Amino acid sequence: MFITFEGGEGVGKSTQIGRLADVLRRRGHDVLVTREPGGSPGAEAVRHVILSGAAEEFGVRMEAILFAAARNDHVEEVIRPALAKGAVVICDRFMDSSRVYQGVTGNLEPEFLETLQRVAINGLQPDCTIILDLPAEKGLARARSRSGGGAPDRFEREELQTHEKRREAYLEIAAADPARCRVVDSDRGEEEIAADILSIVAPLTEEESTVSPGVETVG
Ligand SMILES: Nc1ncnc2c1ncn2[C@@H]1O[C@H](COP(=O)(O)OP(=O)(O)OP(=O)(O)O)[C@@H](O)[C@H]1O
Ligand SMILES: Cc1cn([C@H]2C[C@H](O)[C@@H](COP(=O)(O)O)O2)c(=O)[nH]c1=O
Repeated sequence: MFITFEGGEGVGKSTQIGRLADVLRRRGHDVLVTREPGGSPGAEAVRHVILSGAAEEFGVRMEAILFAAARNDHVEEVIRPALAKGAVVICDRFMDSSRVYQGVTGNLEPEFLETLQRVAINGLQPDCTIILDLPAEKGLARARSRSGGGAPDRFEREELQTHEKRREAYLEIAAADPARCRVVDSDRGEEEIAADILSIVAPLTEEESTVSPGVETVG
C-alpha cells in the first residue's frame, strides 16, 4: 500500500502523516514514513540544492530534472523495497507536487514533465493520494508559525496568488483522478481531519483493495 499526501504549504501533511502512521502501527502494520524531495541519502542531498534556491537561477527545467532524479533514487532505493517487504509506505509529497509546482505554476511544458515523471516513478503509482485542502493564506500562516520553523524555502517565498493557483491545481488533479485521490478539508481541528483520513485509509490497508471512486471533499 503506497499512500501519498499532497497539498500546499502548511496544510498539515506532516501532522496528519504522523497521526496516521501511529494508528496503523498500533494496528500491527509495518509503516514507512518518508518524504519528497528526499527520503533516500541521494535525494536528501538534492533536496538541499533545490530548497535552498541554488538551482532557481538555472530555470524550471533544471529544477524539474533535479526533482525527478531525486524521485527516481527514492523510488528505487527506498519505496519499492519497502513495498516489496509488505510495508505501508506513506510519502509526504510525490509526483503531484511536480505537476502542480513545476507544471502549473512553473509553466513547464506538459510533455517534458510527463517524460520526466515516467522515468522518475518507473511504473510506481500511489494507491491512494490524500490531498489536504486549505486556503493558501491560512496554510502559509500555519507554516510561518510552526515551532522551530526556519526561514521560508524557495517555494514558500512565492506570492500568495501563486499558492492559491497551486491549491486550485490540486483540486483539478483530484477531479481528474477520483479513483486515486481524495480531498480532505484541512480547515478544521487536527482530530477531525485525522478521523476522516483514517476512514479513507483503513479499509484500503485492511483489504488491500483499490480506492473507491469519489471526488467529493471529505469533512
Ligand atoms: N488542523 C490544524 N489546525 C491548526 N494548526 C495545524 C493543524 N494541523 C497542523 N497544524 C500546524 O500547522 C503547522 C504546519 O503543519 P505541518 O508541518 O503538518 O504542515 P505541512 O503541510 O507538512 O507543511 P509543509 O508543506 O511546509 O511541509 C504546524 O505548526 C502544525 O502544528
Ligand atoms: C516533491 C516536490 C516538492 N516541491 C516543493 C513543494 C515544497 O515547497 C517543497 C518541499 O518542502 P516541504 O516543506 O518538504 O513540503 O518543494 C516541488 O516544487 N516539486 C516537487 O516535485
